[in-house]
Amino acid sequence: MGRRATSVIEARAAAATSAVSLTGVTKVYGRGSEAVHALRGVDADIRRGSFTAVMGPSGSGKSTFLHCAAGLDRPTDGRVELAGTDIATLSETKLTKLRRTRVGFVFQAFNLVGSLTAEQNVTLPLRLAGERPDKKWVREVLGRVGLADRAKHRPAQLSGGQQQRVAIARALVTRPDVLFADEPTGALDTRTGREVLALLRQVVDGYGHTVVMVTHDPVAASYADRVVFLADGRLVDTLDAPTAEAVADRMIHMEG
Ligand SMILES: Nc1ncnc2c1ncn2[C@@H]1O[C@H](COP(=O)(O)OP(=O)(O)OP(=O)(O)O)[C@@H](O)[C@H]1O
Repeated sequence: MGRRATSVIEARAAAATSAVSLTGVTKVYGRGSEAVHALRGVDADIRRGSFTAVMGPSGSGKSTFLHCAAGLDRPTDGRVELAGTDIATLSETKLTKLRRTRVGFVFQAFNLVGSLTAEQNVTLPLRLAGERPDKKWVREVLGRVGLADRAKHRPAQLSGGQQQRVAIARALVTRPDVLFADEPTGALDTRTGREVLALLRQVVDGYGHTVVMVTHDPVAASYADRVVFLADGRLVDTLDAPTAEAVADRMIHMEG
Protein backbone atom coordinates (compact mmCIF):
# COMPACT_ATOMS: atom_id res chain seq x y z
CA MET A 1 0.00 0.00 0.00
CA GLY A 2 1.31 3.49 -0.87
CA ARG A 3 2.30 5.93 1.83
CA ARG A 4 -0.56 8.24 0.95
CA ALA A 5 -3.16 5.46 1.22
CA THR A 6 -1.70 4.42 4.58
CA SER A 7 -1.81 7.96 5.92
CA VAL A 8 -5.43 8.38 4.79
CA ILE A 9 -6.34 5.19 6.66
CA GLU A 10 -4.41 6.38 9.72
CA ALA A 11 -6.16 9.76 9.59
CA ARG A 12 -9.57 8.01 9.41
CA ALA A 13 -8.68 5.75 12.32
CA ALA A 14 -7.60 8.78 14.38
CA ALA A 15 -10.85 10.57 13.51
CA ALA A 16 -12.83 7.55 14.71
CA THR A 17 -11.15 7.59 18.11
CA SER A 18 -10.66 11.31 18.64
CA ALA A 19 -13.36 13.54 20.07
CA VAL A 20 -11.53 16.72 19.19
CA SER A 21 -8.31 17.36 17.35
CA LEU A 22 -6.31 20.52 16.87
CA THR A 23 -3.76 20.83 14.08
CA GLY A 24 -1.39 23.79 13.94
CA VAL A 25 -3.83 25.96 15.88
CA THR A 26 -2.73 29.57 16.18
CA LYS A 27 -4.67 32.33 17.87
CA VAL A 28 -3.62 35.94 17.64
CA TYR A 29 -5.56 38.63 19.48
CA GLY A 30 -5.21 42.19 18.16
CA ARG A 31 -3.01 43.41 15.32
CA GLY A 32 0.39 44.90 14.58
CA SER A 33 2.40 45.96 17.60
CA GLU A 34 -0.63 45.15 19.84
CA ALA A 35 -0.82 41.54 18.63
CA VAL A 36 -0.82 38.84 21.33
CA HIS A 37 0.04 35.32 20.18
CA ALA A 38 -2.08 33.30 22.61
CA LEU A 39 -1.54 29.98 20.75
CA ARG A 40 1.37 29.25 18.41
CA GLY A 41 0.79 26.16 16.27
CA VAL A 42 -0.75 23.74 18.78
CA ASP A 43 -1.35 20.10 17.78
CA ALA A 44 -3.45 18.00 20.15
CA ASP A 45 -5.65 14.97 19.85
CA ILE A 46 -8.23 14.27 22.54
CA ARG A 47 -9.31 10.63 22.55
CA ARG A 48 -12.96 9.72 23.05
CA GLY A 49 -13.68 8.51 26.56
CA SER A 50 -10.57 10.15 28.04
CA PHE A 51 -9.99 12.77 30.74
CA THR A 52 -7.40 15.42 29.83
CA ALA A 53 -6.09 18.21 32.06
CA VAL A 54 -4.61 21.37 30.54
CA MET A 55 -1.96 23.08 32.65
CA GLY A 56 0.57 25.85 32.27
CA PRO A 57 1.64 29.15 33.76
CA SER A 58 -0.75 32.11 33.83
CA GLY A 59 -1.14 33.55 30.32
CA SER A 60 0.21 30.40 28.62
CA GLY A 61 -2.97 29.99 26.54
CA LYS A 62 -5.03 27.44 28.51
CA SER A 63 -8.39 29.22 28.24
CA THR A 64 -7.73 30.10 24.60
CA PHE A 65 -6.96 26.42 23.95
CA LEU A 66 -10.25 25.41 25.59
CA HIS A 67 -12.25 28.06 23.72
CA CYS A 68 -10.76 27.09 20.34
CA ALA A 69 -11.22 23.36 21.01
CA ALA A 70 -14.84 23.94 22.04
CA GLY A 71 -15.72 26.11 19.04
CA LEU A 72 -16.34 29.13 21.28
CA ASP A 73 -13.59 30.95 19.43
CA ARG A 74 -12.26 30.48 15.91
CA PRO A 75 -8.49 30.02 15.48
CA THR A 76 -6.56 32.58 13.44
CA ASP A 77 -4.86 29.68 11.68
CA GLY A 78 -4.89 25.89 11.84
CA ARG A 79 -7.69 23.38 12.07
CA VAL A 80 -10.07 22.24 14.81
CA GLU A 81 -12.11 19.10 14.25
CA LEU A 82 -14.90 18.52 16.69
CA ALA A 83 -17.15 15.49 16.42
CA GLY A 84 -15.60 14.83 13.00
CA THR A 85 -16.46 18.33 11.71
CA ASP A 86 -13.92 20.97 10.70
CA ILE A 87 -15.38 23.94 12.56
CA ALA A 88 -13.86 26.45 10.10
CA THR A 89 -16.32 25.22 7.47
CA LEU A 90 -19.37 25.98 9.62
CA SER A 91 -21.51 29.10 9.38
CA GLU A 92 -22.14 31.03 12.62
CA THR A 93 -25.60 29.43 12.88
CA LYS A 94 -24.24 25.91 12.46
CA LEU A 95 -21.40 26.61 14.89
CA THR A 96 -23.90 27.85 17.51
CA LYS A 97 -25.92 24.68 17.04
CA LEU A 98 -22.79 22.53 17.38
CA ARG A 99 -21.86 24.37 20.61
CA ARG A 100 -25.35 23.83 22.02
CA THR A 101 -25.57 20.17 21.22
CA ARG A 102 -22.10 18.64 20.79
CA VAL A 103 -20.22 20.51 23.52
CA GLY A 104 -20.81 20.85 27.26
CA PHE A 105 -19.22 23.64 29.30
CA VAL A 106 -18.59 23.91 33.03
CA PHE A 107 -17.20 27.13 34.50
CA GLN A 108 -15.53 28.06 37.75
CA ALA A 109 -18.53 30.21 38.78
CA PHE A 110 -21.22 27.55 37.98
CA ASN A 111 -23.23 30.08 35.86
CA LEU A 112 -26.64 28.68 36.85
CA VAL A 113 -29.87 30.64 36.41
CA GLY A 114 -30.91 31.64 39.95
CA SER A 115 -34.64 31.73 39.31
CA LEU A 116 -34.76 28.18 37.90
CA THR A 117 -34.75 24.88 39.81
CA ALA A 118 -31.88 22.41 39.40
CA GLU A 119 -33.99 20.40 36.97
CA GLN A 120 -34.95 23.48 34.94
CA ASN A 121 -31.30 24.54 34.76
CA VAL A 122 -30.39 21.08 33.49
CA THR A 123 -33.07 21.07 30.79
CA LEU A 124 -32.25 24.61 29.60
CA PRO A 125 -29.80 23.57 26.83
CA LEU A 126 -32.41 21.17 25.43
CA ARG A 127 -35.09 23.83 25.46
CA LEU A 128 -32.71 26.34 23.83
CA ALA A 129 -32.08 23.74 21.10
CA GLY A 130 -35.85 23.46 20.60
CA GLU A 131 -36.07 19.95 22.03
CA ARG A 132 -38.61 18.68 24.49
CA PRO A 133 -36.70 17.25 27.48
CA ASP A 134 -37.12 13.52 28.03
CA LYS A 135 -38.07 13.32 31.72
CA LYS A 136 -36.54 9.91 32.23
CA TRP A 137 -33.20 11.03 30.78
CA VAL A 138 -33.19 14.23 32.85
CA ARG A 139 -33.81 12.20 36.02
CA GLU A 140 -31.05 9.81 34.95
CA VAL A 141 -28.57 12.69 34.47
CA LEU A 142 -29.47 14.23 37.85
CA GLY A 143 -28.96 10.79 39.39
CA ARG A 144 -25.54 10.43 37.74
CA VAL A 145 -24.35 13.60 39.47
CA GLY A 146 -25.90 12.53 42.80
CA LEU A 147 -28.72 15.09 42.84
CA ALA A 148 -31.81 12.96 42.29
CA ASP A 149 -33.30 14.35 45.51
CA ARG A 150 -32.48 18.01 44.77
CA ALA A 151 -34.28 18.43 41.44
CA LYS A 152 -36.72 21.05 42.75
CA HIS A 153 -34.15 23.15 44.62
CA ARG A 154 -32.97 26.50 43.33
CA PRO A 155 -29.23 27.31 43.20
CA ALA A 156 -29.42 29.46 46.38
CA GLN A 157 -30.72 26.40 48.27
CA LEU A 158 -27.75 24.29 47.17
CA SER A 159 -24.12 24.15 48.35
CA GLY A 160 -21.32 25.20 46.00
CA GLY A 161 -20.47 21.58 45.27
CA GLN A 162 -24.10 20.76 44.53
CA GLN A 163 -24.36 23.80 42.24
CA GLN A 164 -21.34 22.59 40.30
CA ARG A 165 -22.98 19.15 40.03
CA VAL A 166 -26.06 20.83 38.51
CA ALA A 167 -23.74 22.60 36.05
CA ILE A 168 -22.14 19.24 35.16
CA ALA A 169 -25.58 17.66 34.65
CA ARG A 170 -26.57 20.63 32.47
CA ALA A 171 -23.39 20.11 30.43
CA LEU A 172 -24.09 16.39 29.97
CA VAL A 173 -27.80 16.53 29.18
CA THR A 174 -27.28 17.00 25.43
CA ARG A 175 -24.95 13.94 25.36
CA PRO A 176 -22.06 16.10 24.14
CA ASP A 177 -18.97 14.76 22.39
CA VAL A 178 -16.80 16.63 24.87
CA LEU A 179 -17.33 18.21 28.28
CA PHE A 180 -15.02 21.22 28.69
CA ALA A 181 -14.36 22.52 32.19
CA ASP A 182 -12.49 25.76 32.98
CA GLU A 183 -11.16 25.61 36.57
CA PRO A 184 -14.28 23.72 37.74
CA THR A 185 -13.01 23.46 41.33
CA GLY A 186 -11.63 27.01 41.55
CA ALA A 187 -14.53 28.31 43.65
CA LEU A 188 -14.84 25.24 45.90
CA ASP A 189 -13.13 24.23 49.16
CA THR A 190 -10.61 21.40 48.90
CA ARG A 191 -12.89 18.56 49.98
CA THR A 192 -15.84 19.62 47.80
CA GLY A 193 -13.45 20.20 44.91
CA ARG A 194 -12.15 16.63 45.23
CA GLU A 195 -15.75 15.32 45.13
CA VAL A 196 -16.39 17.22 41.91
CA LEU A 197 -13.15 15.83 40.41
CA ALA A 198 -14.17 12.32 41.42
CA LEU A 199 -17.50 12.92 39.67
CA LEU A 200 -15.72 14.04 36.48
CA ARG A 201 -13.59 10.90 36.68
CA GLN A 202 -16.77 8.87 37.15
CA VAL A 203 -18.54 10.34 34.09
CA VAL A 204 -15.53 9.28 32.02
CA ASP A 205 -15.10 5.79 33.52
CA GLY A 206 -18.75 4.97 34.14
CA TYR A 207 -20.49 6.63 31.19
CA GLY A 208 -17.78 7.00 28.55
CA HIS A 209 -17.85 10.80 28.36
CA THR A 210 -14.82 12.81 27.23
CA VAL A 211 -13.60 15.55 29.59
CA VAL A 212 -11.07 18.35 28.98
CA MET A 213 -10.33 20.47 32.05
CA VAL A 214 -8.15 23.54 32.59
CA THR A 215 -6.65 23.67 36.06
CA HIS A 216 -3.84 25.26 38.07
CA ASP A 217 -3.95 22.52 40.69
CA PRO A 218 -1.61 19.49 40.32
CA VAL A 219 -3.93 17.38 42.51
CA ALA A 220 -6.87 18.19 40.22
CA ALA A 221 -4.72 17.31 37.18
CA SER A 222 -3.86 13.93 38.76
CA TYR A 223 -7.50 12.84 38.27
CA ALA A 224 -6.93 12.97 34.48
CA ASP A 225 -5.55 10.28 32.18
CA ARG A 226 -3.23 12.76 30.54
CA VAL A 227 -1.93 16.23 31.28
CA VAL A 228 -0.95 18.57 28.46
CA PHE A 229 1.33 21.45 29.39
CA LEU A 230 1.22 24.79 27.62
CA ALA A 231 3.91 27.44 27.83
CA ASP A 232 3.85 30.72 25.92
CA GLY A 233 1.14 29.42 23.55
CA ARG A 234 2.92 26.16 22.72
CA LEU A 235 2.13 22.60 23.79
CA VAL A 236 5.47 21.77 25.38
CA ASP A 237 4.87 18.48 27.19
CA THR A 238 2.40 15.72 27.99
CA LEU A 239 2.23 13.37 30.94
CA ASP A 240 0.19 10.15 31.00
CA ALA A 241 -1.16 8.55 34.19
CA PRO A 242 -0.09 11.67 36.13
CA THR A 243 0.56 11.82 39.84
CA ALA A 244 0.18 15.15 41.64
CA GLU A 245 3.91 15.05 42.50
CA ALA A 246 4.99 14.50 38.88
CA VAL A 247 2.69 17.31 37.68
CA ALA A 248 3.92 19.71 40.37
CA ASP A 249 7.50 18.85 39.49
CA ARG A 250 6.99 19.68 35.80
CA MET A 251 5.18 22.92 36.66
CA ILE A 252 8.07 24.03 38.91
CA HIS A 253 10.54 23.40 36.09
CA MET A 254 8.33 25.26 33.57
CA GLU A 255 7.87 28.28 35.80
CA GLY A 256 11.44 28.29 37.00
N1 LIG B 1 -9.78 38.56 24.22
C1 LIG B 1 -8.46 38.77 24.32
N2 LIG B 1 -7.90 39.88 23.78
C2 LIG B 1 -6.58 40.11 23.85
N3 LIG B 1 -5.70 39.26 24.46
C3 LIG B 1 -6.20 38.14 25.01
C4 LIG B 1 -7.60 37.84 24.98
N4 LIG B 1 -7.79 36.65 25.63
C5 LIG B 1 -6.58 36.25 26.05
N5 LIG B 1 -5.63 37.13 25.68
C6 LIG B 1 -4.17 37.01 25.92
O1 LIG B 1 -3.74 35.77 25.41
C7 LIG B 1 -2.78 35.15 26.27
C8 LIG B 1 -3.30 33.78 26.73
O2 LIG B 1 -4.46 33.99 27.55
P1 LIG B 1 -5.27 32.79 28.22
O3 LIG B 1 -6.41 33.40 28.97
O4 LIG B 1 -5.58 31.77 27.18
O5 LIG B 1 -4.18 32.20 29.22
P2 LIG B 1 -4.37 31.22 30.47
O6 LIG B 1 -3.24 30.26 30.43
O7 LIG B 1 -5.76 30.66 30.47
O8 LIG B 1 -4.17 32.23 31.68
P3 LIG B 1 -4.70 32.17 33.20
O9 LIG B 1 -4.10 30.94 33.81
O10 LIG B 1 -4.11 33.42 33.79
O11 LIG B 1 -6.19 32.17 33.16
C9 LIG B 1 -2.56 36.13 27.41
O12 LIG B 1 -1.43 36.90 27.12
C10 LIG B 1 -3.83 36.97 27.40
O13 LIG B 1 -3.58 38.26 27.92
